[in-house]
Amino acid sequence: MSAEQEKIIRPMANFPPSIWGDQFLVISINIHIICIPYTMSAEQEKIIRPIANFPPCIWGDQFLVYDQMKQEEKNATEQVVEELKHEVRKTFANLYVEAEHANLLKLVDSIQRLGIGYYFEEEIDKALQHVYDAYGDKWNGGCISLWFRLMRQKGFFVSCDIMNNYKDNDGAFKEKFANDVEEMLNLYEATFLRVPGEVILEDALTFTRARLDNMAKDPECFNNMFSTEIQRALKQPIRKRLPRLEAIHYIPFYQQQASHNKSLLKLAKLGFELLQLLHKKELSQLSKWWKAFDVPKNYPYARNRLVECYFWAQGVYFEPEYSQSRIFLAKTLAVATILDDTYDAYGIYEELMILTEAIERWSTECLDMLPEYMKQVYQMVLDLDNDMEEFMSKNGKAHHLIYWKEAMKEYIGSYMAEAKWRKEGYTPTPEEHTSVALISCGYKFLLITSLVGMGDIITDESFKWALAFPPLVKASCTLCRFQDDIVTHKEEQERNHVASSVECYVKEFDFSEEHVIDLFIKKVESAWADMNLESLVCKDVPMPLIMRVINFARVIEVLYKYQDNFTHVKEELQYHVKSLLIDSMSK
Ligand SMILES: CC(C)=CCC/C(C)=C/CC/C(C)=C/COP(=O)(O)OP(=O)(O)O
Repeated sequence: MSAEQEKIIRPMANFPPSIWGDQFLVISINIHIICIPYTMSAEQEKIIRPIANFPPCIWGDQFLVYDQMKQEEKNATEQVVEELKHEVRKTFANLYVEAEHANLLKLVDSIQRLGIGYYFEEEIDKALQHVYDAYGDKWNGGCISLWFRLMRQKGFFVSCDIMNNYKDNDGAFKEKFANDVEEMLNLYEATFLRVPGEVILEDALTFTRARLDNMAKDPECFNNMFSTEIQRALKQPIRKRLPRLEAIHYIPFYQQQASHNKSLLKLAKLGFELLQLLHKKELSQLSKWWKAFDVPKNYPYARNRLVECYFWAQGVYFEPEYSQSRIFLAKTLAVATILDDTYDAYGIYEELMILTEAIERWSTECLDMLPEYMKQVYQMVLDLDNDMEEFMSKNGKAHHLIYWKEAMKEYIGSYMAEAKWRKEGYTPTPEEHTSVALISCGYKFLLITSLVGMGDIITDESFKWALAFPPLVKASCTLCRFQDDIVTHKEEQERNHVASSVECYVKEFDFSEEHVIDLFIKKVESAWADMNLESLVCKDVPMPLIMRVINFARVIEVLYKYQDNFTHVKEELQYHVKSLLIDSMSK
C-alpha cells in the first residue's frame, strides 16, 4: 500500500541512491583472503578456529618402499596356485551327490573364510544354486545354520522357519544343542543374517549369546580351540568381519583342525601372500602421491591418515580386479579427511562458503578466489577427477565421473550446512540433523566413489540408483553416522563443533546421554537388519555392488565399534595393518 493510500505523510528526503552497486560483494571476499594469509596464527588474525589437535600419523615413510618378490619366484608361486586351484575344483565336483551336500556347504564356507572365495566365484555360485534348486526352503541335509547363513549371504531369501528345528514342543531352544559348541556358534552366526521382524532369530541370538558367553568364561573351555573362536565371535560375528582380516585368523584355526584340506590351506596361504604383494605395491604408489602434498606442513590441523584410508579402501574390496578403484577410493578418503577437518576443525564460515562455492563450480578458475591454505586441497579434489578420468576413458566410461562429482557436491553441501549450524550455535532437531548428517557421514558419496572403475557390472543405472538414496544405501549411512557419533561426540563437543546426533536427541527428548547411546546402538543393529533385507530383495542390484555396501559397514565395525580407531590409531588397528601389509603369512 502506498503512503498516499495510507494517508500518511512521510518525511521523505529523496537522498541519492548508492553509487557502488554490488562491486564490494566480490572485493570484500578478496580483502578477506588477503587479510588471512595461511601463515598467520589464529591469535594474530583474531579468529578462533575450532582446532582439534589430532595425533600425527604414526607410520612415517615405511610404506614408500616395499620388498618385492623376484619375478621367477612370483611366477613359480603363481604356477603352484593354478595347480592348487585345479585340485580344489575337483573337490567341488565330487560333492554334488546328495549325501555330500553338507560337505559342499562346508567347503564353500572354508573357502570363503580362508579369504579365497574370489578364486572360485563360479564354483561357489554353482554349488549354492544347486543346493537351492534341490531343496528350496526345505533343506534337510544337516548343518541348518550353516546352510541358512551361506544361502542368505549369497542373496537367497530362504525362510527362517527352519530354525524351529532348534526348538522343542514348548517353543524353548533344545538343551541338547546348548552344550554343542560348534552348533551354538553356527546358530549364533546365522542370526546376524536376520531381517527386521524375524523374532525367532532375535531369540536365537539372545539364547546363543548367553550360552557362548558362559562357555567362554568356563575354564575347561580354555584348552578348547573353540575358545578363541567363541571370544572372536562374541566380539564380532562373521557377517560383520572384513574378509581379509577373517582370513588372517581363520587360516591358523583351519590348520588346527584334523580334517583340514591340505591343498586348500596351502592355496589360502600362497593366495594371501600374492595379493599382499599387490596391496603393498598400491600403498607404496599412494604413499608417493601423498608425500608430495606434505600434509604435516601444509595441513597441520588435519588428520594425516593415508595408511588408515588405504585400510578402509582395502576393506571395501581386496580383490586384484579392483586395484584401480581401490586406489581411487583410498585417495578420495584421504582427501575427504582433509576436507572434513577443514570444515570441522579449521575453516571459518566465510572461507568455507568460498570453498563450497568453488567445489560447486568445479573449475581451476576458482583457485584464485580461495584462501591460500585451501588452494592445494581444492586442486587435490580436481586432480582426483582428472587422474581417474584418464583410466576411465580407456574403458569408455569417463562419464561415470559426472555422477561422482554430483555426489561430491552433495556431500560438501552437507558439510556447509553443518558449518552454518555451528556458526549460529544452533542445535537442530533430530529430524533436521539426520537429513544432513546421513549425507555428511560421507558413506553415500564414498559408495558412489567405490563404484567408479569397477568394470562392466557397474552401469549408469547403478550410479542413478545410489544417488537416489535407496534404503540399502540409507541403512549403511545410518549405521555409519550413529556408530561414529556414539564414539566421537564427546571429543568433538570439547571444541567448537556442530551438535552431533547425540546432543540433538538429548536436547529434543530430554533423554540422558546414556539412554541416547543405547537407542543408537539399537539403531545400528536395526540398520544391519535393514541392509540384510535390502541385499535379499534388491534383485536388480548386482551382488558386487551390494557387497561394497556390506563391506563399508564392516569397516565401521572395525574402526568405530568401541572407539574412534581412525583418529586415535592404537594397538588393534596397528596390528591389523601390520598383519595385512607387513607380516608374511608363512611366518
Ligand atoms: C563419519 C564417518 C565415520 C565417515 C566415514 C567416511 C569418511 C568421509 C571418511 C574420511 C575420514 C573421516 C572424515 C572420518 C570421520 O571423521 P569424523 O568422526 O570427524 O566425522 P564427522 O565429522 O562426520 O563426525
